Amino acid sequence: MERIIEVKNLAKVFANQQALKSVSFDVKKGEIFGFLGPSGSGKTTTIKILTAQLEQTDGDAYIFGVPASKLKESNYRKKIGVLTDNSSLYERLTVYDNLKLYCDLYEVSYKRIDEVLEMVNLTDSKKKSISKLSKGMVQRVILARAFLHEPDLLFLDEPTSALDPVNTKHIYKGLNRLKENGTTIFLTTHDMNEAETLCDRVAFLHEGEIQLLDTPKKLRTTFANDTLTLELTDGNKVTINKGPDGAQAVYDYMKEDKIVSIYSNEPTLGDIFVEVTGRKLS
Ligand SMILES: Nc1ncnc2c1ncn2[C@@H]1O[C@H](COP(=O)(O)OP(=O)(O)OP(=O)(O)O)[C@@H](O)[C@H]1O
Repeated sequence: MERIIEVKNLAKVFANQQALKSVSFDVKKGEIFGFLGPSGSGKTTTIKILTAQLEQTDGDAYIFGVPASKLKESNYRKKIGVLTDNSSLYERLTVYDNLKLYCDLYEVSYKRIDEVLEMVNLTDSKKKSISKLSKGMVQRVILARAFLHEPDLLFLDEPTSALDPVNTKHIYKGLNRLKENGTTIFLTTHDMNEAETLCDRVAFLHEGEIQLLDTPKKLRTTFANDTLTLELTDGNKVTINKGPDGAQAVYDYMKEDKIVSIYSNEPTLGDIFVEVTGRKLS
């Protein structure tokens, strides 16, 4: 499968701070790849290197098979979209006019504006000026701008951090639609539900190093413990081991009609992160 991002032994040292130690991973075409880590673990630094806003101290980063630093050239710029915390908009212009400027810059038809506004649930606010929008609405305009030109590769640094659950869900749909149309998405998040819902694979970053990298499902099964919990009609919960003895116990409770629900004790990605790094994500 075609690799859109290839990172090998990437390191970044700021004046007296080692932000990235030796980070290696690939992102395949059409994937939604989640880069997860607590505050200060190096997520934004990685995105900045991959989008040519920063230079690495050591190691290699290739995008579309060329060094990331080449993304400054205009033919590559059109192939990527970036949402970071320093993305800004023209405060006095309307939502629509901000996006129109981008259409001009990227030679995109104005018809695309209505499509992206629908994807971020802002159709009704297109005539409002940016200065009149809430923080979450501004984030959605910046998001719309990042994929206005239908980039092959989209970088999203915490895309839903300021959004309510309804808009977050709406954005997930939009991102999945982009993925279906072939866009590769690299996103950073603290939000484990976001990672589970959206990402094909996730990497856990901790103190500038990747600790784990796999599909959410594979990580959950690798770290699963072999127990089930039964919630009983008397309000108690019992944990039983899987296997023949456990099956007999479930059967016995069922025979007496005592079970309200049964669930498997698979860990969440957040649980796994804590187990591997000893640190919480937020
Ligand atoms: N320009 C800079 N100069 C010096 N140190 C920096 C600079 N940018 C980042 N750092 C340091 O590098 C480390 C990684 O920062 P980075 O912003 O990549 O983390 P992050 O995982 O994106 O965090 P957050 O989730 O809070 O955005 C931090 O210790 C940070 O203080």
